[in-house]
Amino acid sequence: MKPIKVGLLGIGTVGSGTFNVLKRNQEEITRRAGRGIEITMVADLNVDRARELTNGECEVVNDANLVVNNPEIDIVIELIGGYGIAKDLVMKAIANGKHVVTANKALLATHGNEIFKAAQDKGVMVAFEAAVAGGIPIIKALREGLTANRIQWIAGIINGTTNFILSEMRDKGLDFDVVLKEAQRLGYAEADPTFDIEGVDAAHKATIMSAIAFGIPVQFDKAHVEGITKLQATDIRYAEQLGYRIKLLGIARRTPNGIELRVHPTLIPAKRLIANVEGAMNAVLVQGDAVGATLYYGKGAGSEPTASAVIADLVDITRLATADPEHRVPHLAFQPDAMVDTPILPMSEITTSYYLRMRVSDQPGVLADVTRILADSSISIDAMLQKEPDEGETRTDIIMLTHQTQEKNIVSAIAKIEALPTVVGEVTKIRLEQLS
Ligand SMILES: NC(=O)C1=CN([C@@H]2O[C@H](COP(=O)(O)OP(=O)(O)OC[C@H]3O[C@@H](n4cnc5c(N)ncnc54)[C@H](O)[C@@H]3O)[C@@H](O)[C@H]2O)C=CC1
Ligand SMILES: N[C@@H](CC=O)C(=O)O
Ligand code: NA
Repeated sequence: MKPIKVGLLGIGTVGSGTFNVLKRNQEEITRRAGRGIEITMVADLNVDRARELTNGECEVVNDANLVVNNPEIDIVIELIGGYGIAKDLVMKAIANGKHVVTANKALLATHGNEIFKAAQDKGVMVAFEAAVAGGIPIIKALREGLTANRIQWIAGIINGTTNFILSEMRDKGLDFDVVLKEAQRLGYAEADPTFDIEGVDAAHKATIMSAIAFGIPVQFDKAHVEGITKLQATDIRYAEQLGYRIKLLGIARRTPNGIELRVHPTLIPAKRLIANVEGAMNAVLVQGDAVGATLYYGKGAGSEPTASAVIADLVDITRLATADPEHRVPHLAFQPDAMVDTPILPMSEITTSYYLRMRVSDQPGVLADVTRILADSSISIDAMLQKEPDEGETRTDIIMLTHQTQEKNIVSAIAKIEALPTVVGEVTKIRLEQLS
């Protein structure tokens, strides 16, 4: 059988990894796919660099339209990123009857419904394993391996840059900016690193996973997005003293009232495996009703780890290209006519536990006032840490861990606590998950 022809859009970090791994492991990949997979055309604005990387082995152009409009190309790999030109090119490739592989979670989390519908109508596949947790085959696991299960919740460390920053800050006491620069140098960070540090990238990935896990449309606009920029070293230290680590988690949870979809710094017990995921590594914990908890761990970013997922998609498409479109695995795991419209809950309706830190005047009655406010809101305290004031200081920190309550309860209790004359400034609130 003749090799399947692939056009690559964007030969940057992931594109170059894809080109190199496909070449290096060509023989084994062909044996697995059943036919050769050849990148015959590459488009990149930086044509000179693209020529250097491809070393005369394929045609290089600077206009990506030449690839998506080329009738010889069977599969288009989109590795440009962003929602502008990338969306245009993906839609054109689909309209031209080409299968698409993309690592672009930003694009799928915001325009996935339109893209999957167009692909469904045209009978082509859009594969996106690299878009969530890079090299970890989490899409495959959720869509196929766990298909017997009613998924209850997913909690993941799904942004390598922020996990790298949190780990380096904790272990080496390095400054935020220094570590971010290193993550950029290593190719983990997005073109715009605010997407990483403000939690947007993790929310894109959590959004995609929520759609696959619960059979709902992708709804990035309903996700709660909070990054690590406001996190203070003090809280990382106090959390450790209480037996917890702070991680940026992407959470998708089914509840009787709707779905929680949220990204925020989270305390998790230090004894959990996922709490010990360090550096740029990713991990996704999935709770299914039949299987129980399963954990997927590996590199979520970087050139070749991400290429590993891109090529897995290429092999899948190559194997299934001749199959009847009705018999392929649905893009979002559920058949398109079997999707449901379970609502995504507003943050005020989510239920979790909390870490609270407050600065108080060291005088009798303060603690009683705070605990009374929490009790009046039916919030019970699980653990508490009260620091001795430093020499000559009249103020000190109180740290409390609460049992589960609704977010709206804690928000109103915090407002009352902040109004106490003995409480100085704002109360710091970080959500806490037991993950059991
Ligand atoms: N870097 C990583 O570890 C991971 C990246 N991703 C995703 O993979 C995609 C690619 O990311 P990277 O390789 O890191 O980006 P990159 O910035 O290294 O590469 C993008 C390439 O596209 C080229 N390009 C930009 N505009 C173009 C246009 N209009 N036409 C043709 N070429 C154009 C650039 O010259 C560059 O070579 C993004 O969607 C990103 O979110 C996903 C998982 C991991
Ligand atoms: N910027 C992302 C790259 C992979 O998706 C990350 O840091 O995880
Ligand atoms: Na993946």
